[in-house]
Amino acid sequence: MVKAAVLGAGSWGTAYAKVLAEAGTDVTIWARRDEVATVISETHENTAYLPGITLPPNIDATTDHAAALNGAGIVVLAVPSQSLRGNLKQWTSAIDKDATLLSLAKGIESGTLLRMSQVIAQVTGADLSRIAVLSGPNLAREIATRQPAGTVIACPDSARAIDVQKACATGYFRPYTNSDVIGCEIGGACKNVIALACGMASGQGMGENTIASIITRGLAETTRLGVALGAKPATLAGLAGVGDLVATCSSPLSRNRSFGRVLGEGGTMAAAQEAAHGQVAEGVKSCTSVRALSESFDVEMPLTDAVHRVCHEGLSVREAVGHLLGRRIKPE
Ligand SMILES: NC(=O)C1=CN([C@@H]2O[C@H](COP(=O)(O)OP(=O)(O)OC[C@H]3O[C@@H](n4cnc5c(N)ncnc54)[C@H](OP(=O)(O)O)[C@@H]3O)[C@@H](O)[C@H]2O)C=CC1
Ligand SMILES: O=C(CO)COP(=O)(O)O
Repeated sequence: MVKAAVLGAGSWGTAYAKVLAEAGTDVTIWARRDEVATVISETHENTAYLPGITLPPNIDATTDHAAALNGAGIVVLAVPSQSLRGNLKQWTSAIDKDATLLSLAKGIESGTLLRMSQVIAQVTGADLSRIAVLSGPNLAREIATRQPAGTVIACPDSARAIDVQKACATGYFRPYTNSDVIGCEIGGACKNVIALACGMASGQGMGENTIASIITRGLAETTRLGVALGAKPATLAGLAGVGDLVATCSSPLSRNRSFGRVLGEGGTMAAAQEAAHGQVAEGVKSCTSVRALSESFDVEMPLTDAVHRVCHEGLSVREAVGHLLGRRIKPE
């Protein structure tokens, strides 16, 4: 029986640990704060991130990363994208040399513009065949309450993808394997930015036509970038593309959409950050790195550019809408 370590005790790390445990995999969660590890171990609940959700008895928690990693054949990386590099530097020596490294993070690293699998390979020295990505329409609280959903596990080594698939398949969680790591990572990073745009539009009082237009044009620009980087268009038309985009852009549970909504209602970045209650809205940083990546590949991403300018250059949401609708008209 494979054992898993889930490094990161936030909402998705905890919900995915619950999926693994309910699929029969023993899990140890690493939390960076003592109080989080203690409350999970003693009460079987992560009161900070998933209050009211009871965790199965085969989940344990610790702040000792070496203890969490001891004997783990699947190492789940469930921290925010921008801290992953720093965290991995501390964890690498304790990771088993044959373990599969599974990234849950959806973002592009600031500065380096690397995808998470590239960061993992660079820091740990692991061959890309050992690095897998899980991405799909997986809002943590819905999964934690066993609402049915699909997901994608992408890995260049299909045997490892199948191992992870088996370790987390349950009656409500249906993982599909895929070999297109780039497509899954680009889909996951870009949908957060597009969800910010949808939140801004909804905060401005705009309706479903606007949201559908943003989702559809957001998919178009995400696919352009993905294909330029080597992704398969079919991946972006699947669960890790359209699926996640629709879920995140439509749900009030999405932190990115909620963050954008505060801005759309006229709130400041500080107010939006406060409303996020300390949880990560990855698109706020990734809009800048995705935009830079698109520029280096000469790919037009007008929605991403607009989100970056609202979040980081002081453009108002209304001005951003004006810019977008004032663009040259052209064929679809
Ligand atoms: N939530 C969701 O529905 C989904 C999230 N994801 C992705 O999963 C990744 C993790 O997200 P999620 O669990 O939701 O995030 P949360 O904001 O809920 O939790 C973040 C976790 O990472 C820890 N953390 C934050 N900063 C650092 C740091 N510098 N070093 C170490 N640990 C840190 C936090 O610890 P502490 O409590 O001590 O601050 C917390 O345990 C993100 O990339 C997100 O996009 C993917 C699918 C679904
Ligand atoms: O990735 C997610 C759902 O698949 C979660 O989205 P948020 O980070 O916007 O909450």
